[in-house]
Amino acid sequence: MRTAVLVEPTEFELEDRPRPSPGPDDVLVAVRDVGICGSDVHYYEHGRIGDYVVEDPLVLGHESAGEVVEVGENVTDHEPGDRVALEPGVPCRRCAHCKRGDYHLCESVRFMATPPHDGAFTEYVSWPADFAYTLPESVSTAEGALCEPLSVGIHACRRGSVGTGDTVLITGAGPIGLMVLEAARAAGATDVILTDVVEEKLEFAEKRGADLTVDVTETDLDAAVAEYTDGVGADVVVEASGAEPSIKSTIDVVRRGGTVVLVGLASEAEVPIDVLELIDNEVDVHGSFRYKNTYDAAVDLLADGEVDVEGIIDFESELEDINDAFRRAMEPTVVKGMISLNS
Ligand SMILES: NC(=O)C1=CN([C@@H]2O[C@H](COP(=O)(O)OP(=O)(O)OC[C@H]3O[C@@H](n4cnc5c(N)ncnc54)[C@H](O)[C@@H]3O)[C@@H](O)[C@H]2O)C=CC1
Ligand SMILES: CC(=O)[C@H](N)C(=O)O
Repeated sequence: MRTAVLVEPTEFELEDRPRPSPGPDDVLVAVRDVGICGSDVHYYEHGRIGDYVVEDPLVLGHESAGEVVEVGENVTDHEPGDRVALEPGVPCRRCAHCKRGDYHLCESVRFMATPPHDGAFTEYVSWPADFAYTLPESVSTAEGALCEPLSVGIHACRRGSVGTGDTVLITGAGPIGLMVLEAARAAGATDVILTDVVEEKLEFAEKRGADLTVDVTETDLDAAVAEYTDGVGADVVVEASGAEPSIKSTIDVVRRGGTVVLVGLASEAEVPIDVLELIDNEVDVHGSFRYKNTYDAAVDLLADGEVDVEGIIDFESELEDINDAFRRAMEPTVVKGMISLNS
């Protein structure tokens, strides 16, 4: 099977690898669509993200969906022909975190495209059947693949308890910020503000329904939020840029008693925060790591037309053109590139 392998930073090679056989509890999936995530681009450019280092050739891609072509002997809830979205992190199912239901925090999780685990830029993937979610007719496999970043958005909104009538401020209008926008709307937020430093990203966010966009290179965010909220501040702030100034700004723009959800990964682990302000204003600060139990919700939201994920796709490329696709994905105005296979 054709497989794109990152052999060194900025170099994919196409290899012919043996097609896997599904284990007894697995489905074999012919991959149809795979999104290019910011983390894929980071591994492509730098060969590492923090402590995760690409030491051996690695298959990237963790936003994937495709068609079941074979099922393992114990699998009863899938059959060949089903179209499925693959949840990319499979936990050990036995540790304390898994047992308390926080399977996304499992320290032995096998997460696609995170060294040393291969991902989905390949023709076939064998994957545990219970981490493959059937897509209804109305949901495309491209949408199925984008259940992954949508899941990050859903989980962030759940962490922030976003509710009906809330004003939500999202810092960073990349794919994650835009998926938080979709999830926040679905959760009932009536006012959504997005920030960025790239004008085109903000124009796009506005087209996708942001009520207010703020270019933080030109406009004072505190003043803009104060004006929009009559001096109260945002109910929930979701940080989705990873930029240090943006992380710091979250506690200035959240309302007293509001919630800050940190999603963006800062390049430096330590970001100075005014703790007295947090205490005085009773701000809840939550980390948000990937997601748990979001795929069913993501598929339902797509099937009901409550969210749009396909609209963030800028371009689709074939597996053979993956090097070009990654170079294109690195352009600052591009939101989402997709790789299509087996079509
Ligand atoms: N916690 C988690 O589970 C996950 C975290 N992430 C992280 O979330 C962040 C967002 O992911 P993507 O949307 O894929 O990244 P991205 O890099 O495509 O988007 C980030 C956006 O933030 C903007 N930005 C940069 N500086 C800014 C500033 N000072 N204020 C406002 N906006 C600013 C950029 O122009 C860009 O549009 C990244 O740090 C990524 O690593 C991504 C997936 C899961
Ligand atoms: C941090 C990322 O972008 C990636 N999606 C991951 O969950 O590891």
